[in-house]
Amino acid sequence: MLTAYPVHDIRRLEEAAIAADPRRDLMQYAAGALASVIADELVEGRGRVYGAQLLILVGPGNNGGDALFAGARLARRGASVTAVPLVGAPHRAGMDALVHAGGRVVGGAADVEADLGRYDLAVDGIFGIGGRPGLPDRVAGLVSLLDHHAVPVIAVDLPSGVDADTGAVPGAAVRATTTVSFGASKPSEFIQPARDHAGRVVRVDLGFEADQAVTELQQLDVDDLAAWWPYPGAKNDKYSRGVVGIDAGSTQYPGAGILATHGAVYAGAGMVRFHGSDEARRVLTADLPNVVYADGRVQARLYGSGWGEREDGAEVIAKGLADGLPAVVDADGLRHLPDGGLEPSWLLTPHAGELARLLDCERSEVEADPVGAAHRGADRTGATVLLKGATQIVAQPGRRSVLIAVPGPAWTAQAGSGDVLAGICTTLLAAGLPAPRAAVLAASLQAVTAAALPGPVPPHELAREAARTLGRLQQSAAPR
Ligand SMILES: NC(=O)C1=CN([C@@H]2O[C@H](COP(=O)(O)OP(=O)(O)OC[C@H]3O[C@@H](n4cnc5c(N)ncnc54)[C@H](O)[C@@H]3O)[C@@H](O)[C@H]2O)[C@@H](O)CC1
Ligand SMILES: Nc1ncnc2c1ncn2[C@@H]1O[C@H](COP(=O)(O)OP(=O)(O)O)[C@@H](O)[C@H]1O
Ligand SMILES: [K+]
Repeated sequence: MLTAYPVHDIRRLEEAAIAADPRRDLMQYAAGALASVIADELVEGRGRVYGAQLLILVGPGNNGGDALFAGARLARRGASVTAVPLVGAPHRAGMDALVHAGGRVVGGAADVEADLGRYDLAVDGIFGIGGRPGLPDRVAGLVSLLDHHAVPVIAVDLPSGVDADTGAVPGAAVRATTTVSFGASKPSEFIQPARDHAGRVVRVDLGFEADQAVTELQQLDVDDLAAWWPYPGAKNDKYSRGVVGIDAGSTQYPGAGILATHGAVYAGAGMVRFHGSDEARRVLTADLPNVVYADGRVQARLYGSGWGEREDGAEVIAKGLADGLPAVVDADGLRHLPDGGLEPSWLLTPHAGELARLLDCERSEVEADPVGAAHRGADRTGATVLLKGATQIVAQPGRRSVLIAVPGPAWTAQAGSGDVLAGICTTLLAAGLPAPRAAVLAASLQAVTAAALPGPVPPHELAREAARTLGRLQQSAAPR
């Protein structure tokens, strides 16, 4: 698991680390680590540091200072280093160090634009965690020329221009080959589209110690998925593994019920009771003869996938709430929620558009701050929220910290994937997992399964493949 913190918390952790050891020069330490990553990439790209052409893009803050001190170290190892101040006054001591080490400082972007292609590597020291999203026009022009000449870029701390806290990229931003991230991961390392701008992320430990007050964004990895999945044990029977009740699909959208049922069965539900349309039932009888149609005890329910216009939607959900069982509410079911008053054991699975509708805001507002929007969704409804999309975020009512699923390929963005995911979520609720864990594991399983398959796979086949993923994960999981 990797944990990211919002910028204001990172600043606090930095201050605490400095207070704990005032003599330690964090900038020199950061610059040393940065220089060694740059050196490694130069050696990999051209065999040696000596004689390399290095361009340092310098902004007005400490981020530029890190880049300049790293440039000085590389100049001392024989690199030809050119620094170009782009915004405001560059870090004074950093400039002196670079010049002292034999580096060259030019006046501005115009002095390097004509022959950008000659640089082996550029270092983005424009803005760090003090940066506002976007880049001034002339800086954006230089950055896009670097892209055009395919000059590899190493970003200092984070790619300049992205929004470190939200992962949004509202304007021009650096696209880095590698990001050297200091002290703690930033949310933009996990959240798309900023995540794609970071490239490979190298973390440099500055000895920060998280305290109670921080907001955490915890991103699962495959090992967490393997370790946390509730595999059945010898004491389990089909009831204790969890019985899923599915009320999904409609005459208009029978496929949604079929897909959700595939998700539930192949994620290992003890039993699935299906209460959807007759069309879906006919298909399921042939495809998944283990599904049952009789009423009876269930441990968790799914409502909403493929309901379309369902007149009794609000009534069905109100009855489910009164039953007190955990439930997943997906897709069209989200239109029929009561105004607040849900339980954290209920899991809502909106995509950005559906969450925007729940929050009475524009989809673009959700996309501008998906973590914030997921929090608002959870707080407003009282339920756990899994916001789907390129980054899958799980928020709980009254808690600032979030879980983020293992990222997967965009091939999964296909009609029907959400129905399968809702079925997987319901299986995990029925197995007794708390809603946040059920949500993050289900989304991660789908992503990890898709990532193992090259190219597009229809959602029902992906559901089948998820069962094989689970088999492999169980083998790899440490015995508990
Ligand atoms: N504080 C510490 O202990 C450490 C800080 N370090 C470095 O310091 C960085 C943070 O430094 P700073 O706080 O100086 O911030 P930055 O270096 O991110 O620069 C912020 C400055 O840029 C200006 N600015 C921001 N966005 C702009 C925009 N879009 N257009 C024009 N001007 C803009 C701001 O007004 C501010 O003056 C970190 O990211 C990291 O690289 C490292 O040296 C490690 C230790
Ligand atoms: N860019 C993306 N990268 C990876 N996964 C994605 C991306 N966009 C969407 N997904 C995933 O695809 C699924 C789509 O769900 P949804 O939009 O509800 O589809 P539907 O309702 O048609 O089944 C979700 O699991 C979502 O997280
Ligand atoms: K930067």
